[in-house]
Amino acid sequence: MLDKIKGGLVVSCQALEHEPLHSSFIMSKMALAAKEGGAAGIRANSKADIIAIKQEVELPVIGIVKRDYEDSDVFITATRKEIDELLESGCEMIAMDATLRKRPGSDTIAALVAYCRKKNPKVQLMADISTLEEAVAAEVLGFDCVSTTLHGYTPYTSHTKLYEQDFAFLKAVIEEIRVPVVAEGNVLTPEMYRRCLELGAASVVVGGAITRPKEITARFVKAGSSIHNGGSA
Ligand SMILES: CC(=O)N[C@H](C=O)[C@@H](O)[C@H](O)[C@H](O)COP(=O)(O)O
Repeated sequence: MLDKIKGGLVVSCQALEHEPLHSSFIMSKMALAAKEGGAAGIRANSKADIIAIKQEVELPVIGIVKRDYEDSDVFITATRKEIDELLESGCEMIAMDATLRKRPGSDTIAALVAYCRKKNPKVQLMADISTLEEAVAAEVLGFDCVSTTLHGYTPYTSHTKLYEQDFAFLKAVIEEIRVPVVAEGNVLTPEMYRRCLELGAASVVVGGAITRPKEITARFVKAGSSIHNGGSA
């Protein structure tokens, strides 16, 4: 999978239960649109969505299962249950929260990596991280690649966004580790996408800016609202 997405765009096709486009059929058509636009891969949430996407396009898929647990803040592929679902979905790569936070139950990220490798060594593993320390730990654990997915989304990074200071965090991760680094999270424009590749990202995952029309609409509306209110944008 990593070879196929190298230097290219991965489109994240996700809509959770509370989102207007929540539907495996709609996600499969989003994936088709992404493929026809030239995407190299797809990132998708849930076994059902991945199966529907795989019936529609031949692109490699990075699979996740988002599920909330009461005893942990980890929600991206948090336990063996989600890993089992992904192994059944046929996705080529599994992404999981690789932060150092406590997971549901008593499992650790190291145990989950070993579990995946044992069950299907052909499936590659992506570490969704939020800090440099987590990226380094993920490399030591043997992840095939690291993605900046959670930078800005853990309580201790919530003050920041990936694109700030000309993608300073992305640069720091690329400098620090040897496994491929994927840029993901708030890549909102083609120019930002290009910049991530220029800085050495192995690939770039773009979600909301392509597949979440509600978010795109809200950005337009926000940009116009200051005019109605008499200010400048
Ligand atoms: C933090 C979190 O839950 N991220 C999720 C991870 O799969 C998705 O909701 C994002 O859409 C994805 O990471 C792509 O990012 P963006 O949509 O900003 O381009």
